[in-house]
Amino acid sequence: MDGRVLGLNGVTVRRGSAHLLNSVDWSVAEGERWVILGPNGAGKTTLLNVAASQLFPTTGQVDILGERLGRVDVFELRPLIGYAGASVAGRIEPGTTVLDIVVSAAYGYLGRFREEYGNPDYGRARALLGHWGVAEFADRRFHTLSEGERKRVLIARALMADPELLLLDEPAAGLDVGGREDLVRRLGNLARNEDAPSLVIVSHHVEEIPEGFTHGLLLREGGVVAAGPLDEVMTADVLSETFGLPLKVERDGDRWSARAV
Ligand SMILES: Nc1ncnc2c1ncn2[C@@H]1O[C@H](COP(=O)(O)OP(=O)(O)OP(=O)(O)O)[C@@H](O)[C@H]1O
Repeated sequence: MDGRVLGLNGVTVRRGSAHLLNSVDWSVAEGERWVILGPNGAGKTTLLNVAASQLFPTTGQVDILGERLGRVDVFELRPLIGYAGASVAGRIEPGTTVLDIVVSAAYGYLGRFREEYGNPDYGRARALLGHWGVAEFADRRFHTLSEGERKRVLIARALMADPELLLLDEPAAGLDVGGREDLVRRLGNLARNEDAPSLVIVSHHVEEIPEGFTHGLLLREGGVVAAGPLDEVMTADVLSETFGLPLKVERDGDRWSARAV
């Protein structure tokens, strides 16, 4: 690997006449912590799915952890990538327990298969659930959890296989302000941990950017408005263009806020 975790070159994703992504160039170096921001329908989830090797572009090159998509066996690549998002939650069978959802990720599965998992795996899964503040739900069925509890379980799951790249799609969506702040604080702790994987989160809200995040990619209508260090891209001009209305942007320490002017 050349120090790059992700390298996208002219990536376009078309469905019929719709351009979900339009000639996207993007590079993520090892250790960077990125947020992808943009309005509904901008292509954020599509881009994250490409980065997760779940979706192949119509045209363009994608390098993930030093491997070129199309030339690598994705079933060898995917265990190195932790992914949490609504599409994962949607594939969980009713009745599956939280502990099984987390522990099965060590084997690239989702939910209980026939394996007898070793005790160290259960220990690690319980420790991760504890780390994300949901240890008490280990034996509960996933579908009985609240939205905020589910989000944390899926992050624990995404970390179970000790990935080199962690991709989180809207980790704070649907949380109340207390839940959001708690999760953003935990993500900030992860971002500041030098041993943590390279990180990319998707969000609609600048208020959800955790401390310790370093870079931002701003997307609109499938195209990149700006990409680079947060200091450079989190300007009123860039955010106003991205979201399509005049915005005022404020910074308080390492946290951001935006409102219409
Ligand atoms: N199979 C498809 N055919 C046509 N259009 C599609 C298809 N799949 C997705 N789209 C469209 O592509 C656009 C980008 O979708 P995507 O989910 O990547 O956006 P997003 O930025 O994650 O949006 P949101 O913030 O609402 O989750 C949307 O307008 C969506 O309707």
